[in-house]
Amino acid sequence: MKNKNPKFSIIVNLKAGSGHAKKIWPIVERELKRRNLAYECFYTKAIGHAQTLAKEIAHKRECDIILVLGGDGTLHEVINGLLFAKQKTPIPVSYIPTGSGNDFAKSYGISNTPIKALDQIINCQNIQNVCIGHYIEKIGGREGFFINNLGIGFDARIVHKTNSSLTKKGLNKLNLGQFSYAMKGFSAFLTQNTFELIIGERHFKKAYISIVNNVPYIGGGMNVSPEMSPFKKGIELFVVEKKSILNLLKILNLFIQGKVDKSPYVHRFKNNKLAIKTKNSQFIHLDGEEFAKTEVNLILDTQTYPFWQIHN
Ligand SMILES: Nc1ncnc2c1ncn2[C@@H]1O[C@H](COP(=O)(O)OP(=O)(O)OP(=O)(O)O)[C@@H](O)[C@H]1O
Repeated sequence: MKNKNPKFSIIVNLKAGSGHAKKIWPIVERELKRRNLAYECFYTKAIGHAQTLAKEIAHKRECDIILVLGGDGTLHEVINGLLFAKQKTPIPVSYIPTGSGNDFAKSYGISNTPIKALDQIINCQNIQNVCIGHYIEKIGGREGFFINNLGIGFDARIVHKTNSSLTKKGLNKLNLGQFSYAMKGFSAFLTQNTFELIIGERHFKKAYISIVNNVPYIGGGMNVSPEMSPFKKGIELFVVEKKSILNLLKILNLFIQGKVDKSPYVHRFKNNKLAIKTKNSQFIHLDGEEFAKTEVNLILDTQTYPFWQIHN
């Protein structure tokens, strides 16, 4: 960066991590002041606000770096806002993770310790181009971007159940967020049916999980696509078919352990472009945020966005 004392526009979601961000932000702000860094901050007021803020910041072009303080959902919104802003020279993004899952930070190699994450920003010398997933959904006519993953079926049902319950918030306070996912996972297991999935020329009659990954991690650190990296172009789709309950339980066990790549019943499609259709309505999530319960006809590819942060 040419400017030795860059100006930051900071988007802060104090609700991220069920209030964890509220504790972290004063620590970061104190450090910004101590280091005499120039910044302006913007607090998110509701779902979708981070996207609006990011777009406005991109249009005003009054800063050198957009710093995001929040979880994967906040970063997801910011990247969408920035890519839809269609900037000629994109303003780079830096990130201090304060969510409950923080899969993007883990995949990128950003410290969970806020001051260390800030050091990774301050000490950065070069732009890091990050691969971002892009989708066009033809039935509903929607388009957007994902930083981590797009899930259809079982895991999207978990997201739906987790986000629509009060349990996550309570358990996060007790540092039992993962337990909340496990509970919702069990409940989703009891209710999720198989669905028909079409990927290019391949038909899966009894798909159960279908996840497009841009990074290795999902659900707060489960390593399901170990070969993926935010620094490599391309996305990976994996599909789990339900052959029998016993077989599915074995796969889910590998999934939780982050060893699902070891299963011969997982079908993988790695490419820069993918086409996916469902034959009936399914829960869909994007980066852990509920998208819809709908039938989809998706075209997926990737774009890049510049980040300003050293990766470990
Ligand atoms: N002021 C607000 N009030 C309520 N919700 C908000 C507010 N600001 C942002 N949000 C929403 O909070 C949600 C959760 O944010 P985020 O995903 O960043 O945190 P998280 O869920 O704790 O982290 P992770 O996704 O890493 O598990 C997002 O959907 C975001 O739109």
